[in-house]
Amino acid sequence: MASNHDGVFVASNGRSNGAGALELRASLDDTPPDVAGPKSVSDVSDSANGYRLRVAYQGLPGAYSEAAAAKAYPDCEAVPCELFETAFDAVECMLVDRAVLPIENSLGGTIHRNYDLLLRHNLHIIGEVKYAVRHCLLANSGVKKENLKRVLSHPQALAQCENTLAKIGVVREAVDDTAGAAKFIATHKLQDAGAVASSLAAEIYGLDILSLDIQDDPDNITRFLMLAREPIIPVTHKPFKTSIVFSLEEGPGVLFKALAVFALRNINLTKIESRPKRTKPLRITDNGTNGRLKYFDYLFFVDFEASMASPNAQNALGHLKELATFLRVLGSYPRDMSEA
Ligand SMILES: O=C(O)C(=O)C[C@]1(C(=O)O)C=C[C@@H](O)C=C1
Repeated sequence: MASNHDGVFVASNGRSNGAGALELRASLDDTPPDVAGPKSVSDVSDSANGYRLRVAYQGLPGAYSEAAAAKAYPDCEAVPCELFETAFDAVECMLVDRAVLPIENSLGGTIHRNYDLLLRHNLHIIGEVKYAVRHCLLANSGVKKENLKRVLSHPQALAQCENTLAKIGVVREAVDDTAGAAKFIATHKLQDAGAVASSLAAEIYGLDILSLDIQDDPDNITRFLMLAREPIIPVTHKPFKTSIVFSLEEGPGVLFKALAVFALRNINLTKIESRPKRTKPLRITDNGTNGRLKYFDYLFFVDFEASMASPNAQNALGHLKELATFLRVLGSYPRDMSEA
């Protein structure tokens, strides 16, 4: 890992391939051994003893992820990273203390890459933060909306402004982050291209704001995860959420039975996401007449509203373990109850 001239962490050999192969095993807690031990719940937002937490985010200054990092850790030093993977690596290599990464958006949906990286790395989810994303259409000074032939931004941001951009009739070009798009059009003094980014990015890169609030719905919220090397100690006197990932055998009703372990205990699920099991994406079975059938194999990521400190949640996961071929707790952490 290296830092470029802008102070942005970049993967040293181009795209790093993460922490190595995934070991699949049925375990309630896949936590790696940790010399420092788990943090208390108060650690979620502190910067104790005057020490400024270093918090990695993906993108350049002016990216929404930087603002989310500042919301999660108000006194932190936010550290820009080129890729999501670089942010994971930076925490693992102890270059930074935390990472704040987007996981889903109310309009654009899931950021799948971060689910895959959560599984590939050994970081723990220690919190979540919701951030209200207000997109602006930016351009160089003097450029008008009717001059725009293309608009650059992060694919999520482009998806969140789909209707507006379709109305303007511009070509959409995906880049790594919103602030990077703003910087690019400013640096190259483009006269026919705009960027979808924050008002802060306009200020930082000296661009004009052609339109404010161009997202397809005024309520546009991105949920970010706070990641650390050690888990926090879950409690029961605060609203907590737990994130898990599991896989199941093939067969009728297996997912129904797996999810029933929560319904039976009146535990509310807030999210379910399935992803291909990239280490072994196909399951091959005999079709009964000497032929072979190939099924896609999946990992299920589930968030539920309970703390791992509660017997109810422990019993549910004990029950799920009987059905799952693999189970890992990704984190048990305070829910963000704010309106964003
Ligand atoms: O490009 C940025 O500014 C980011 O912070 C990334 C990101 C994302 O990955 O979803 C974060 C929030 C918004 O939903 C749009 C983009």
